[in-house]
Amino acid sequence: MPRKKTKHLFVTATDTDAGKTLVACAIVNILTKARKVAVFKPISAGCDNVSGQLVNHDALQLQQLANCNQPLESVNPVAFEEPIAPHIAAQTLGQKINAVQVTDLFKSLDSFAPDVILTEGAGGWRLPLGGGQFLSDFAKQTEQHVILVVNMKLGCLNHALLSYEAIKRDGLTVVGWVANCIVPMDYQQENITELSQYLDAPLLGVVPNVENAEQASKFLDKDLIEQIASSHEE
Ligand SMILES: Nc1ncnc2c1ncn2[C@@H]1O[C@H](COP(=O)(O)OP(=O)(O)OP(=O)(O)O)[C@@H](O)[C@H]1O
Ligand SMILES: C[C@H](N)[C@H](N)CCCCCC(=O)O
Ligand SMILES: [Mg+2]
Repeated sequence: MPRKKTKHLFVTATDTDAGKTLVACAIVNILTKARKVAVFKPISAGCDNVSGQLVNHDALQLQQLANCNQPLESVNPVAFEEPIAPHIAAQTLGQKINAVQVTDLFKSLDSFAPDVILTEGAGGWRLPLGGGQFLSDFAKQTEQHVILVVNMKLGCLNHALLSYEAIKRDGLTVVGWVANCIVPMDYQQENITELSQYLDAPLLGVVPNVENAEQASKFLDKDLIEQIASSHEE
């Protein structure tokens, strides 16, 4: 019997606070209807200290929506309390993060036998890990299919195009992008049209200001997302 290959989806964005968690949760919400979905927030910075355990809100939301019964430490193995650049948080504690370590942690998720592993990045595409490494190195090592969330605001054209170029230069494919409209923007549609011309990837949805991920999922193209997540047989 040919083995089904686990699909690796990586949600990145034009910046921090751009809507990665909201969109990632919306995608998990769609995919868990027919698939086993594991989630991964490899590195977080900005956590609550709950009786000594660092609890990251993004990881918690993803864990609650996924369907592989993962403990929180497997969703978010590297956590820092302060909401700052993670490698700087690591430095203040005399710790180091590297891409191979993140890749090894990712590989351990195979024990949950998922159809899809959805990873939420931290910050934007070129998040430094320290020592000249980046979270994008992990994405390369694990052959991720990238979903780019664009926070629709003035300045997003440059941010989106630079992110897209960097992902492509890293040899990875942007399998789709999402226009996330957190706040009103003048000429929003014109900006979306402009981006559609440059980004050679399907627009998975235009998400307006919503209350939660379930609402957001109603604005995503479910068929396209199912198609992206479909595993090819080896
Ligand atoms: N479409 C939207 N409508 C309303 N609020 C939104 C929308 N998208 C994101 N938000 C809110 O904006 C904030 C930032 O979004 P989110 O946490 O998803 O960003 P992020 O890219 O995951 O950030 P981080 O880099 O910290 O992981 C959150 O409070 C979220 O609820
Ligand atoms: C604290 C924040 N919400 C994220 N968890 C970390 C964002 C790091 C951004 C680093 C940078 O690119 O400058
Ligand atoms: Mg997030």
